Amino acid sequence: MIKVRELSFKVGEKKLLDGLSFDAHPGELLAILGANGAGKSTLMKLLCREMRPSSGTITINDKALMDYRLEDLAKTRAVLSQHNTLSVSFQVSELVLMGRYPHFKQKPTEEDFRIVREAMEETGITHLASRDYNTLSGGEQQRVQLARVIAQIYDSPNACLFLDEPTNGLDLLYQQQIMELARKLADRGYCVVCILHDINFASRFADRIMMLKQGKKVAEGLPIEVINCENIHETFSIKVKLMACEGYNCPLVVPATILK
Ligand SMILES: Nc1ncnc2c1ncn2[C@@H]1O[C@H](COP(=O)(O)OP(=O)(O)OP(=O)(O)O)[C@@H](O)[C@H]1O
Repeated sequence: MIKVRELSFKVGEKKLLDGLSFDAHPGELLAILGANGAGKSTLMKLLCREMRPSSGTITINDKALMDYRLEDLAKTRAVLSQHNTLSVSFQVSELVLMGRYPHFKQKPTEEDFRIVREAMEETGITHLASRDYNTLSGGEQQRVQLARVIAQIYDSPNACLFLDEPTNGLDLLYQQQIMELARKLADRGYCVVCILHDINFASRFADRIMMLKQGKKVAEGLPIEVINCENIHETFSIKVKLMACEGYNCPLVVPATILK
């Protein structure tokens, strides 16, 4: 479980995050929504310990994030970041095996190879195993990276998974596949925190949504509680209409002008 309390991050006098508090639970997918510049990536970098907060605390499974040894942290949280281009070429299976680096000493064990195979199967990339990562399409690369992070926390049932805009640049099918995988990982018991730009994907796949504006929380709760015209206007400065859609437990959001 992740507990964030009064988290702030300043650069000079500018507050990128301002007194943010929230929890994320095992078995839950928490989506973070916000306009460009709202502070989402800053939050992600603090959660990953890529940066130190100016003030406030983050605990994962009741231990302060700053108190983790690096090798334990690598088994406690995995990160799918936005920019995954590689300057050197790697075979897909080698890249997925990198997820196991925190787990083995000198050589991967049979168990590590088994986990790599299962992670590749789960993300539908087994047929790409011997391909050069740099020759894959964006959507294929994203699934390879997801296989790597799945392999990293495969045998750590209390782990957290941080996904920074995992659907960025993907076509509709790949977006759907990535979100279904994220959902599956939450259902398996991982605590999944996911930055998204698509409100409809967030309400469809997330258990809870937190909306940010200028480093502060606008709203937090179940999709059905927080996805409304007021919160979306406050967060994104855009008027929207909500449309009921059969089979969805939350209305779809469309920009109001399109419906004129
Ligand atoms: N090192 C820095 N120095 C000054 N300002 C910064 C720094 N890093 C980020 N910012 C600013 O802080 C704000 C929040 O940035 P952040 O990347 O967290 O936003 P975001 O919500 O992830 O945006 P996007 O949706 O565009 O990715 C932005 O206005 C950004 O320009």
